[in-house]
Amino acid sequence: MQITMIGTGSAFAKRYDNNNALIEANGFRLLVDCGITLPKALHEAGLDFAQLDAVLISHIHGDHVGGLEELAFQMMFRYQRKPVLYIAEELVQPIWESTLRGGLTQESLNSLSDFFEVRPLKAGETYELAKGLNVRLIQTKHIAGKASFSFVFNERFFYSADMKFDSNLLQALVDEGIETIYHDCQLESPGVVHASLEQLLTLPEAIQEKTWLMHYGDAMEQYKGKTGRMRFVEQRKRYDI
Ligand SMILES: O=c1ccn([C@@H]2O[C@@H]3COP(=O)(O)O[C@H]3[C@H]2O)c(=O)[nH]1
Ligand SMILES: [Zn+2]
Ligand SMILES: [Zn+2]
Repeated sequence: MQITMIGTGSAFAKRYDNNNALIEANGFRLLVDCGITLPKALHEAGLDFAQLDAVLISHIHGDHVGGLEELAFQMMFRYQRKPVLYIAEELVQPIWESTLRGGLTQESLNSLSDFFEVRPLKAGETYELAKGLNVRLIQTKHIAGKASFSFVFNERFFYSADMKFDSNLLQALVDEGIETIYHDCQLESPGVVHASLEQLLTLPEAIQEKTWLMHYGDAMEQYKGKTGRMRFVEQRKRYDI
């Protein structure tokens, strides 16, 4: 399994694109989140929407879903193919009613399934997305009243949604065999709706060594060397997981 961050930036970052990822396994390409900057960032990474096999969504914020309208339109009118959309069952209705409906609706095209091959996922269950690529969703805390889902891939790689610091969860995941953690990181404290760097630095060194920081702000370079045993993920660099 390989991962390339199409972007590693926070919602307000301008030096980095939205924190969206491309996961590859045996030739299968999964896009993890599809934010506002994703269509251009994907193009700059040398890819187009037709080369994706599926999209997986963590939660409904613009930096994670703002590019879905273009994806849906391109797939329908340029490529004549319905993209596969993996999404927590709790988000199926909200993503249509609150995010996509206004832009996508026209005459007989008026539901999420008119544009996507929708695959609702239940948190806690493991799904095989492709040969050699399994995912399990964990609902993690981000903002009150807003459901947000982090991902465990192949029972060895944890990819956080936007989430508040949760050391107990991270410890439990490592105890269960998670080898690599990609975690959102707010560089300046307090984190409030994200884990702050200050909070992540309280993790035991054994967890920090497994942890890579993403979803960071424009000041990232100034924090190099100040992240304990944790490292920053670089956007557009391909990592083996
Ligand atoms: O109660 C709130 C709600 C939102 N926000 C900001 O808006 C951003 C939305 O995208 P994000 O989830 O990546 O990050 C969020 C924060 O930067 C906040 O600071 N407090
Ligand atoms: Zn975000
Ligand atoms: Zn968010």
